[in-house]
Order: sequence, then C-alpha cells, then structure tokens
Amino acid sequence: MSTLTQTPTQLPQVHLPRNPGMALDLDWVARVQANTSAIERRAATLPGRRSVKKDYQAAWLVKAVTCIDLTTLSGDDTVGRVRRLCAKARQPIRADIQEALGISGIHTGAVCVYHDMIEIAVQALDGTGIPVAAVSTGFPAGLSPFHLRVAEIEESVKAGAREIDIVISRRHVLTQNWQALYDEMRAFRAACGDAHVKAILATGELGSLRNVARASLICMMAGADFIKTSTGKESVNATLPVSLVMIRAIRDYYDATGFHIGYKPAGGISKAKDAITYLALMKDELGHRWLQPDLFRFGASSLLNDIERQLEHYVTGAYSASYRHPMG
Ligand SMILES: O=C[C@H](O)COP(=O)(O)O
Repeated sequence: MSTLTQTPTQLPQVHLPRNPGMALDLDWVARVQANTSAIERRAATLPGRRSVKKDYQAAWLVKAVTCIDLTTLSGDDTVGRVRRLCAKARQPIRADIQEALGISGIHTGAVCVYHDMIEIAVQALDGTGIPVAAVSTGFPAGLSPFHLRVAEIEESVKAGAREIDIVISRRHVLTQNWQALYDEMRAFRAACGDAHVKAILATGELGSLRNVARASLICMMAGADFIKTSTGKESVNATLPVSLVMIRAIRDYYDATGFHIGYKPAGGISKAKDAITYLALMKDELGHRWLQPDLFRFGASSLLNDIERQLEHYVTGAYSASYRHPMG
C-alpha cells in the first residue's frame, strides 16, 4: 500500500456560472427520444467496464466521499442523530485511515436533511464550509398546496439551507403537461434565490425513459442547477439506465447552452463498487470536470459506511464489521 499522491480536494475547482434557464422550447422537447433497449443494453455493460484496483480504487473512493450528500430523511430523525451525521460529514474517514492514505481535510459534499433539522445541521457544520441541503416542496410526494411548497423553500433558505432539493409534480410528466412542469420548476428556482436547486424527478414514477429525458430537459430549461433521480422513497430509485438518460440530457443541454448542470443519483446506492461505476459513467459521458462536488453528488445514507470499510481494508488488509463505521 502506498499513500495517495493526488487527493480530490487538491484538484483546482473553477467557479462556474449558474444556469439561468431559458424559454421553454417545446420543439426541442418533442425531438427528445430514448431508445430503451439500447440504453438498457449499454447500462448492463457499465458495472464490468472499469476494474480499478488498489491505489486507483482507493483514490476513486476518496473522490466519491467528497461527492456524497450525507443524508438522513427519516420520520424518527432526532437532534442527536443529525449532530452525529454532521460530525461524520466533517470527518468522513477515520483519522488513522486518512493518515495511512496520506490525506487530510476530506469532507462530504453536503449534509441533506428535512426542513426541521436545518438549523441543527447548520450549527453543527459551522466553520466547515459544508453546505446543508434541505428537501422541500412537500417531499417526497410533492402534493401539498403549491403556495405552501413555495413557502417551504423560502423558509428553508431562511433557516440556512444553501441547497434545496425540490420534488417535481410527477403528474405533469405523466400527462405531458410540459408548460405546467416548466412553470412549477421556474417558481421553485425563483423561491430558492441564491441557494442552488436540485430537481428531483422521482424517475421510478415517470413511466418511461423518454419521460425521464424530457422532464430532465424541462427542469434544466427552467433553471435547475442539478437534476436528481429520486427521493429514495420510490419503489425504484437510482438506476444506471435512468442515469445514462439524465447524464446525456445534461450533455445535450451543455452543448446547446454552455451551462454545466450537476447530476445526483439518489436512493439505494450503498456499495463502494457501485459508487465507482457511477463515477466512471460520469467521466466517460461528461468528462473529468463533472467529477467535482459542484457538479456531482451521491444522495446516500449508508454508502459512506461501505466506502470507509473498503478504505480500511485497503490500508490494513482486513475488513471490520460495519457497525464500526456508524453514520448517525
Ligand atoms: O436523497 C437521498 C436518499 O433519500 C438516500 O437514500 P438511501 O437511504 O437509499 O441511501
């Protein structure tokens, strides 16, 4: 084992202009197609495409840690659990493992909580630069009255959230009401002000990959900073076929407008090897710039646990029990 020479936090990160959005272009939306069988075939090859080992694997896993939105979104969240999660976000990899890897100063991309826990998380992360992300707009179903969803965003921003994860109205997609989806997203973006907005599509409820592609495009046209797959509460959450579709929508939007939109797969990503597959997919489809935390996040509650175990194995040659890497 040798120490890692290039850690992710040492990579320069150039500040990117924010996506202002554009007028709804229904002709562009109508042209968007998705060849489901070709996408599924390609997605099936992804887990086996890259086999990164040893130093490289450890470096990719450290990179993954810096891109995690460390999440707790449970009805039984407590102040204590959120504080412990924030402590983990500040030091996601145990000090002895970091020392053996020759790295320091690693932290997660953000901490993601319900509105009620924002102030606790902001206090616990004070001075770290780690942003608090809040799920707003009647998460996870997004079916509360529209004015309350907008007000919830404003309250979350006021409470200190620097990132807002909104949920779209799935029915606008299922009924192909693109104008309504655009208007909703535009209003959410406006309510966020300077806070960055991630649009959760809840792809497991959108019916088809073509709907996923079209909803991705419309949210970007309406000013989304990130598009995110899932709330983590749908019966199907992040998948590789959906990711391929959304990532290619990001590429098309970038080619047409020059604006970089971030990607956040969320829900059910809990294994270190899956994290590497997602990172490799981002690199292959969008390039190295999209591997920075301002453009890529995992929405995950337990992924860090497995990554820390794998890194411990890398430095010691032995696996520890997962309870030795508690999250919150
Ligand atoms: O946005 C994040 C998800 O809610 C986390 O889902 P997970 O608990 O399956 O990792």
